[in-house]
Amino acid sequence: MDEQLAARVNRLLAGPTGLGTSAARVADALRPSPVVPLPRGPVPSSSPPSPGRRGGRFSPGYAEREWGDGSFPPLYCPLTARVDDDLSREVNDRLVEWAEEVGIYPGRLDRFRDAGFGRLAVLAHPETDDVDSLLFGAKMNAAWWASDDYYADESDLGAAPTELPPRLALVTSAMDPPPPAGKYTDQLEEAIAADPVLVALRSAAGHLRRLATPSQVMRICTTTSQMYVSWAAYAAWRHLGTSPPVWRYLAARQHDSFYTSMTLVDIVGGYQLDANLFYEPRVHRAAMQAGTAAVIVNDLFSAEKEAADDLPDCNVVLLIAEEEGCPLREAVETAVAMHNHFVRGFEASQKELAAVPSQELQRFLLGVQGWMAGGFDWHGTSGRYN
Ligand SMILES: CC(C)=CCC/C(C)=C(\C)COP(=O)(O)OP(=O)(O)O
Repeated sequence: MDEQLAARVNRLLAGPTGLGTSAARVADALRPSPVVPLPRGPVPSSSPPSPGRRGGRFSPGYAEREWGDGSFPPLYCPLTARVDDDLSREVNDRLVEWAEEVGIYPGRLDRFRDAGFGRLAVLAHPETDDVDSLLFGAKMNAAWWASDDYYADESDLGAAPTELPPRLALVTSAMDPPPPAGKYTDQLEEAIAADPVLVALRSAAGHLRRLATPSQVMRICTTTSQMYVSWAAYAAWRHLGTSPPVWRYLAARQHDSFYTSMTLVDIVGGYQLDANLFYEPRVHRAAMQAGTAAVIVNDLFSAEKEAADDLPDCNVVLLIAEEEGCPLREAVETAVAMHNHFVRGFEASQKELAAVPSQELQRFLLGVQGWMAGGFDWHGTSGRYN
């Protein structure tokens, strides 16, 4: 952390009477105090606005939103702050060019274009209009999804449960290169260069390093590896042909959620939420609540497609139906209620944290809220699910 930033964090977290330990200062800063409502207009920033950023830093609020064919109970979800089709097209076009360069999805780039990961970035990061930052968000998500398709889910792209763990271990080395080890490093580099998924992840990580601080970079690397532990569990269940109980799947899914994507919020927004605030338990819980809600949206939108697979992926709707012995419709209703519970939990956390005097934290929570909203819109319109 540079000195200025360190001083700022210390000032921010210092209690009025100068408490001794930094843990005590964090606790003090986060002690519940009168709830300050979320700002409805642009949030004044202590850091100067980056050039080319129009803002979008306001909360459009939450609502019950219809989804699918409208026949299921609505999802309680934040409203979307920005829909910009021109910007989405620009980011998506540049993303498809990048995908071609790194070599993912050859012969399937039309489908990749229709998935619209560029549009996802624009919907989910309303704070910025900066094409390069949005492109970074799109690349990182597309690269994660490529690892999901190629290693975990799509057998016609070579996914195989027994190969998944060693492949994921290589991702960690592609994103966070280990110290040189002579000829073994040469061999590692050859393996990375030969796998377009690893090339994509390394390229996205290179873009990350251009935009982010060291602690943000390591946040992304470690969150990626943490997410992959859950993927290894799914692979084992798939290999053994067993279904996990719902509680066990949910516990894995909560660490394999759009929390991962939300860890990009401040980086794409052009600022840093300091690590001690990012990982403060109440902030962490809020981000996990939002990530879990957003990934239940994914399970809801992909349940039908996944039910049709010969070897279905784990999906909360399908697992609830199996465990409860109930019709899919009832399982969907249960998953919707679970989603709404997490969104309301996030909203309560956000209100509680509104009292913390950190511009970056308030921006970040608003960004996470924006991600849930954008993720909802994207799932309803992406060629991947529709
Ligand atoms: C890819 C990514 C951004 C990782 C976060 C975790 C996540 C939400 C997924 C891997 C998506 O899960 P799933 O495999 O169910 O997604 P699809 O339905 O295949 O798109």
